[in-house]
Amino acid sequence: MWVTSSLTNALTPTAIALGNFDGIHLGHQEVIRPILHRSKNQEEVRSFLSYPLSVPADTQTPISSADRPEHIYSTVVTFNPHPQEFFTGKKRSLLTPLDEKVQQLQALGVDQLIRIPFTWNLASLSPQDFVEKILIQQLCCQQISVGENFCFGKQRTGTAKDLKAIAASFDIPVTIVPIYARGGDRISSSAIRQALENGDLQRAQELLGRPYTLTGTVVKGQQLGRTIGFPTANVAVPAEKFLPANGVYAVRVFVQGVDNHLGVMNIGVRPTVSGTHPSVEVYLFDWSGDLYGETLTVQLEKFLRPEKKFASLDELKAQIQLDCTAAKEELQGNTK
Ligand SMILES: Cc1cc2nc3c(=O)[nH]c(=O)nc-3n(C[C@H](O)[C@H](O)[C@H](O)COP(=O)(O)O)c2cc1C
Ligand SMILES: Nc1ncnc2c1ncn2[C@@H]1O[C@H](COP(=O)(O)OP(=O)(O)O)[C@@H](O)[C@H]1O
Repeated sequence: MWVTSSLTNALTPTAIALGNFDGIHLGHQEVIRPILHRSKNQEEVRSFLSYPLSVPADTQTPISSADRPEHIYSTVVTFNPHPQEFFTGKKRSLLTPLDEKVQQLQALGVDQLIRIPFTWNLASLSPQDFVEKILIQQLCCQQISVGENFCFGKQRTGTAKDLKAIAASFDIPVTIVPIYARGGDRISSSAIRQALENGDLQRAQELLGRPYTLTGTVVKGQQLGRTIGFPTANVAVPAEKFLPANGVYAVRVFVQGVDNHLGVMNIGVRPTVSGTHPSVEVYLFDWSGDLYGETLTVQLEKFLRPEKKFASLDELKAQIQLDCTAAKEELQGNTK
């Protein structure tokens, strides 16, 4: 998939899904779906594009226009930073940091992600100018898809209906996707965060359309785990990744994206050993070896209990033993 922050490097013409899309949840997938329909030619071209897991923006070479037949690139257009972050100056934590977002979009069959730099200049474009100058002139868009509640342009004055009217004057069709609900509530990134904060993994999964995962490399910790019989791989997740409630979870662990292990995870500051910063650590069942430097993806299956301060390491060890039993019960019920 081609990832770029530069409008001039974008592959064109485009079919565009517009939004922030943090989480690529089921609602986002509905907005992206209309731009995915493509001709056979387009499928052939897509197979030229390589798919890295780790994506430094702009590092892949797009195929030259001479080598490809005319086709429309399915393109997700987002803003970087998120407009809310730009205006408030407050960093947002993300359900899907860039690497994960790219992976999810790739899996859906999206050709291109454009992260338009959000600047004062961009923020001050009127809805009409945004459509005309950015979407039509720069990105040669042929089709647009947005969610019903999409707002854009100076002071968010443009609505999805305005977008449709402006684009219609250029003969560009706009799909307005109705708000998608599941179990009564509308699917949103904030509803997923709320579910994760409540330890309600089932609800988070229902809204996301997949289990919530944490991905990172294994780094050294205090080397205490091995002394109590539970060596734990400390997973360094991206600083901006949204972490669910502190506590202990039954998990499934993928090492380098493939090996599937069962285990137990603690997220928290580890008050028993006077930890100071939040850590994510996993103990893999029936496994021994060296994981330092490996990339782990931890899939959250069940919240087991909140984190606690124990009076001694022995008490913590006894509790971890109980946690392992509880996690195995949960996970083996799911695997058999
Ligand atoms: C299943 C599990 C549950 C844990 N629960 C707690 C807890 O409730 N309170 C706590 O302070 N630390 C908890 N920990 C973290 C331990 O304190 C930590 O694994 C230990 O200090 C080893 O740290 P190290 O990997 O840096 O050596 C838990 C760890 C695991 C694997
Ligand atoms: N079953 C296991 N689960 C997780 N890590 C294991 C396991 N067996 C061995 N290890 C290794 O031990 C390391 C963790 O040991 P630990 O004493 O907790 O040290 P640290 O504080 O550096 O995490 C892991 O990073 C991994 O390399």
